[in-house]
This record gives sequence, C-alpha cells and structure tokens, in this order.
Amino acid sequence: MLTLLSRNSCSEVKYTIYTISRCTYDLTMAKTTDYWVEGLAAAVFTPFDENRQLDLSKIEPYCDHLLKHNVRYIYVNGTTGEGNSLTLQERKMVVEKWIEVSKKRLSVMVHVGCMNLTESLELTRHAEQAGADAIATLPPLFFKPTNIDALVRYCKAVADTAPHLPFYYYHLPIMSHVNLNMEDFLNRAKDEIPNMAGLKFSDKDLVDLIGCSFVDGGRYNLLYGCDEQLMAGLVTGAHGAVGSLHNFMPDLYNRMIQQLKEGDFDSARKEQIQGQRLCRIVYRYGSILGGNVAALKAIMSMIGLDMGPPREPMRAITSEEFGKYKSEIESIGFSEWH
Ligand SMILES: CC(=O)N[C@@H]([C@@H](O)[C@H](O)[C@H](O)CO)[C@@H](O)CC(=O)C(=O)O
Repeated sequence: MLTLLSRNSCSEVKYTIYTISRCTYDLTMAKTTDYWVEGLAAAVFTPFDENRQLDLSKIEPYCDHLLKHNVRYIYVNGTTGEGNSLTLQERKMVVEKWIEVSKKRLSVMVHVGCMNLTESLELTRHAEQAGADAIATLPPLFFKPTNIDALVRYCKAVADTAPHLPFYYYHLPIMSHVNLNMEDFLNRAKDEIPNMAGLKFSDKDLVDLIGCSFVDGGRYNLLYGCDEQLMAGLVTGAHGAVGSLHNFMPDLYNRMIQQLKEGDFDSARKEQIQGQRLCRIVYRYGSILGGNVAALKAIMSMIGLDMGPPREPMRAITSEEFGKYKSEIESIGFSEWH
C-alpha cells in the first residue's frame, strides 16, 4: 500500500484518494491491480526493412525517441504494430526487443490476440516469461463472441494463463466488429477475472465509457484509443490514452493533458483540433494506401524514424505521394506543434 501511495504521490489528489480506495477494496489483489496507466501510451509501429521483414535494429532509436518525449508506456503488436500481420515468432521477437532496449524505462503492454485461443495463450505465456508488464487482447476475429458470456469466457481463458499480469480487454468494434457493451462486460468480468485491470477503449461511444468508469467503484483503468477525440475521452472517465499519434506528437498530447488537469479547456481544445486535423489527412491517404497504419507509418519518416513499408494488404506510399502528403501535413503546422 505504501508503494502505491508513493507511486501516485505526484498525481492529482483525486488519483491518490482513488488508489487508496482501490487498496482498501482488495489488498489481496495488489499485485495485479496496482498497475495503472496515466498519460500516454504509444501504440508502437513494427519496423520493417524494404522487403517488409522485421528490422529490429530500428527499435532502440525509436525507444530513445519515446523516452525523450516523456512517453512511459508502450502497447506492442496491436493495430498500429500490425500484430495480426506478424507470425507468432515475429511477435515474440518484437516483444523481446522492446523489453531488452527499454530496460524497464518503458512499461510494456503486449497485445496477444490471435484468431485462435491456443496461439493467444502461447503469446500470453511468452509475454509473461519475457517480462512484459501487462497484456491485452482483442476478441477472436472470425468466430466472434456474440454475447457477454462468450466474451468473458474467452478473456478469462487468456487472463488466467498469466494470473499475475494485469489484463486489459481491447475494445475496437470498428475493426473487430464485436460491439458489446463494455459496462456490462466489466460488471460480469469483475466476478470472473481477478486480474482484470481495465480496457483499451477504442470506440467513440462515450456513453459506454462513462458507464465503465463507475463499475465497481471505478476500479478499472480505462485507456482511450481515439486520438482525434482524446480530450472527450479523458473528460468522460479515461485515465490514459493508447494511440498511434502518441508516437510522433506526444508533446502536443502531453500539453493537452496538462491543460485539462489545470481546467484550461479552451487551450486543450486548441491542441485537440490539431490532432483531429491531422487525422483527417491521414484517413484520406489511408484509404488510398489500404489502411491508416500505412499513412501513419509514413509520418514517422517525417520525424526521422523510418519504420519501413506496411505489410499487405496495405501498400507503401510512393515518393510522389509522400511529397504531397508531407506538404499537406506541414500546411496545418505539424512541425510547429508536434
Ligand atoms: C483503429 C486504430 O488504429 N486506432 C488507433 C488510434 O491511435 C488511431 O490511429 C487514431 O485515433 C487515428 O484514428 C489506436 O487506438 C490503435 C492502437 O492503439 C493499437 O495499435 O492497437
């Protein structure tokens, strides 16, 4: 309990009080429930060479960049990391490399979701052995859970495989097409999944998000994943953010979070609109390239970190497209505010 208090001592008073209440709530769970993400988590890209093969040598400078910009959490092998386009072996190698180079300076959350449970459990065991700090999973993407019971059973099977790791469910209905109510899910999961830590909530349904923030006295850590409206997510109950934009514009989002804490909503809105403007350009190029990750990866080159091309079915941006894309992004002031 003392550790928890000192860890939160720099945070706002409300978080400290909240943590005390979580400790009081269930001391026996301290090992798993004291994991708590506040602020930004970068959903990291997986770097490839020009042949779309892993290029792990790009991870160390990438890690240095995130640390330099005060990012302390990463989310590995998720959507941005093209996790579902990697083999199991590749996913393990990426996780090991991040853990090796970050030397505990970054907290590493690993996405372990696969099309089948057996492989998800293999990645879960691997994440635990490799020294990950937390795991998260998407639902299976072909035979999908069609009701809360099925989703809870599936998540429990994953979470029980690493009972000492905090477990997050990755709610991404726009891509998973599993669109179940998360407040109902948490209310069921609380009795079934002891190491349930929270949600990576990548949906615009803020009615559901605020509901989640009150489940079981507000004990679940909610990480918002729609960078274009992070401000709304934070006001509605999210404690932190997991997103792709936090790779290349963390300064802006960190400023916005600080402004919100100070109650300066006007300034925060002015930061948020920049993220929204950038996303509108990304979506346009993303639709040409077969997916937003292809367009987002290209922005990394603009800050001097080449992540290589995306894997199929996305395609790499051509140099002609890159030139136009870059000047559009520059025209909204990217180099001034990122
Ligand atoms: C659907 C999607 O990829 N969403 C992104 C956002 O960061 C997204 O790129 C951003 O909000 C722009 O739409 C993240 O939530 C994804 C993420 O965190 C991940 O890599 O798993």
